[in-house]
Amino acid sequence: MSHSLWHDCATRLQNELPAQQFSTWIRPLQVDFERNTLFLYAPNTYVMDWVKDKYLKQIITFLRATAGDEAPNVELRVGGARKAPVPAASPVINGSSEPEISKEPKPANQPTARPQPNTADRPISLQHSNLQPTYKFDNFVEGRSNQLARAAALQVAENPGKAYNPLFIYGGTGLGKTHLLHSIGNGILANKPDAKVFYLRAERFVQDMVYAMKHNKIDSFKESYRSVDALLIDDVQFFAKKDHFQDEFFHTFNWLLEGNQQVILTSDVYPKEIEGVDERLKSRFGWGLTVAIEPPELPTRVAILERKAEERKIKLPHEVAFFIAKRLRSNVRELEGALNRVIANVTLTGRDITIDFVKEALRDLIAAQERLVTIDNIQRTVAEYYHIKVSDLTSKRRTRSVARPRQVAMALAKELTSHSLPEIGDAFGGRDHTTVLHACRKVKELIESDHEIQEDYRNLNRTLSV
Ligand SMILES: Nc1ncnc2c1ncn2[C@@H]1O[C@H](COP(=O)(O)OP(=O)(O)OP(=O)(O)O)[C@@H](O)[C@H]1O
Repeated sequence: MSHSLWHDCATRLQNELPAQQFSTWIRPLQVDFERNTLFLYAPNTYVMDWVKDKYLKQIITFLRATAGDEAPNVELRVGGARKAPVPAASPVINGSSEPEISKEPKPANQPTARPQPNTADRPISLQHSNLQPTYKFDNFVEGRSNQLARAAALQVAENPGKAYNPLFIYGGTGLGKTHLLHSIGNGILANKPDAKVFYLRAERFVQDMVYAMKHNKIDSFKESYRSVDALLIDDVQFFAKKDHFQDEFFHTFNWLLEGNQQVILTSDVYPKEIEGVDERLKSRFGWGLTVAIEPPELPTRVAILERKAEERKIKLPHEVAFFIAKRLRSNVRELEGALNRVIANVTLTGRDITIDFVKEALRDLIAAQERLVTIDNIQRTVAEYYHIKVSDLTSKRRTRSVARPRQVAMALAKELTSHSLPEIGDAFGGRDHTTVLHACRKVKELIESDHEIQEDYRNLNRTLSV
């Protein structure tokens, strides 16, 4: 029995489940085989129970379909494959269609004599929450790409310390991670105005620590960070290769989790894929719930534009919003920038917002997007086309559903950009240039022999070159 059996099963699940469900519940599972049993290790009890409740039947069916009578028994456990089990950090989810939070407090796993932080002397930085009041759930447009992240964020805002702890939100730049993070903070404060909620970027944690060390105030640094009810840390990928700071953060993080104080983290990559961050810290990132925010699909991009225009009291005709959303695909920040430009032009000229007007106002932006086919753009387009995630293209996964699109994307990058083979390899998760060369040859060969790939390649090429 081999791991490839699980790979096949996971691939089928990936094909059948919405991307967010797959990355939230199936992707974090680690596997191990022993005799005739497949052990699936979940990062915590509620992921385990959720998988058991929602997907176990399907998993067994898929395993039987592939291995017949040889199909292994399946056992779900909490922990890591062939590693010391990771203790459960949060309460169990019950079996309704959306994750619900048990109202039971977390089993006490706190040290018996937990010294109370000295909050009187707090010279470092936690005097203010740093929250941006305009980032709220109310003005966060929901779409397929961010639905689960938003739902989890809402639960945490309503049950801080009791729902998912930590909550880890990851996704590319300008997709709304910071917006959601502040929304949680604002949500917690709306329910409990005296809660100590603190938002900061990981970089700031490091700066504070440097300051504290310099001024001999490390104890008060620790105390202030440990006294919060909710710590919201943006961009934790910044901790990469900063071992000393990681160490301190690790202790602060544990302290908070043990005290049922809420921790919410964001990063631009899946936690396990953050390079240069200690394994034990990465594993702890996954104790709660990890959710992805994907680039918004066309209808969400349209809805975001319409919503932002409405907030600015600007009448943006639907077909114009559609035109902009179709032309500018990369992220929400870019869409907002384009809308601001349109609004500025309208204010200056007093003209109506029509497609022609927008074409003119955004001419350079649209031209740049059309001319400049970047590897990033190719990866996003290919991922969208094959209904996989961009991170799959750069990951080490080799299942066919991911490997073939990756090869297609590499071949497109070779054809449509002037990047060298090693540069393309780098952009696809640090792969060797020979892998890229092999992908280009393979795709060329398939275009001649496989009608479907031929059509895929042509469609993608057309989309990217428009
Ligand atoms: N779903 C959404 N609805 C409304 N506005 C959104 C949405 N997603 C993103 N935005 C807006 O897009 C802009 C960029 O979002 P944000 O700063 O949260 O991105 P990010 O993922 O944190 O990016 P980075 O990784 O670069 O920090 C913000 O102004 C935010 O309000």
